[in-house]
Amino acid sequence: MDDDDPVIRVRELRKTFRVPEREAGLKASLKSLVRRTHRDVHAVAGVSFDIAPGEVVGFLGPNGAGKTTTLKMLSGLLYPTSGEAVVLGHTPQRREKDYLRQITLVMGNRNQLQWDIPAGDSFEMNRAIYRIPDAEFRRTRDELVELLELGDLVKKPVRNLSLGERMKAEICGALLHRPRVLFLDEPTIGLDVTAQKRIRAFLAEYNRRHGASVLLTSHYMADVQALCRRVIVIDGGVVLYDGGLRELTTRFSPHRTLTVTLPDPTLDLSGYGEIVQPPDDEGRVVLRVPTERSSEVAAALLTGTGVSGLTIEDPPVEDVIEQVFAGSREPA
Ligand SMILES: Nc1ncnc2c1ncn2[C@@H]1O[C@H](COP(=O)(O)OP(=O)(O)OP(=O)(O)O)[C@@H](O)[C@H]1O
Repeated sequence: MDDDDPVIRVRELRKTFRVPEREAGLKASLKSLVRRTHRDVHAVAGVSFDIAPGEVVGFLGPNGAGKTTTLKMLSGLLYPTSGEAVVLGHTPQRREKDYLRQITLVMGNRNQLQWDIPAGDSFEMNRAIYRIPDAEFRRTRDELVELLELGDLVKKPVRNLSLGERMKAEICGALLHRPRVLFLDEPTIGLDVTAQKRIRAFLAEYNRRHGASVLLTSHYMADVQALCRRVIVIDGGVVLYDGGLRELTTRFSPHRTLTVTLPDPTLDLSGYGEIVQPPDDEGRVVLRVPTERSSEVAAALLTGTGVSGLTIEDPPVEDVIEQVFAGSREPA
């Protein structure tokens, strides 16, 4: 592998689950004993993308979009139905030791640490499983404990930790072997805002220090905005968008909001855009303008009206993503 080869290369990856189909009612149940019918669920339906070394990419989609199934295939927990995935030069489903030593999968809604013993003892178990040399283990553990502000919490049984504390311990345990690729499935789910921020800051710092590549799913757009310059949006098992987070807004959001403070509230701005909110007591007017004209309109307002303040805002990312899904569900 060359240094700038993609660390993750996915081509036409598919996973179809065959699920038994059952109608309600006694008669249908009896019938299903004799003749079983099945239905195919196309959880991942032909996904392709590359991820470069050190990239942090947001993997976004509504419930049931196929995110977890993709991450499980990439970490070798599920066999693909067809297509190809190569991560760090390995085929994940072979689950080679040398591969598993270089990746990690963190699932926000699953425990990997032992419940009844302190996290620190589970860390020791990970040291043995991954055969991490003693000195290296201590160095990594101490660095992670400090970065995650875990302190003595690693000495308490995991069951006595709060959700946020447990998640930090889970992340610490998942990174002791210094993986080069991190698959993070909702690592901040259910946490309060402060704990979410701490985990975000930690991930950004870990990526900066160690150059790890990260594929992250989260329903919290604050995670995505803080960590990912690029996002892959999927729905119904297919990729709807793969590109910059900023470009996503430009492409899928037709409007921007301009808030203008006027020295003279009687000025008529209707020629510049749609007035969403007329002047308030402080002379602030809110305009909606087409995204592609927003810079030009802002310049015209500054030179033509002598405004004393002007801000341009993108719509919230949540709304933009909603727009992407809505577009893909419209009948052709
Ligand atoms: N083991 C399974 N057997 C049958 N169907 C499954 C299985 N695992 C997932 N699915 C189905 O595959 C689809 C994709 O599920 P997946 O868990 O990958 O979605 P997701 O994008 O991670 O969703 P969420 O945001 O809710 O976690 C869903 O329709 C789900 O019901």
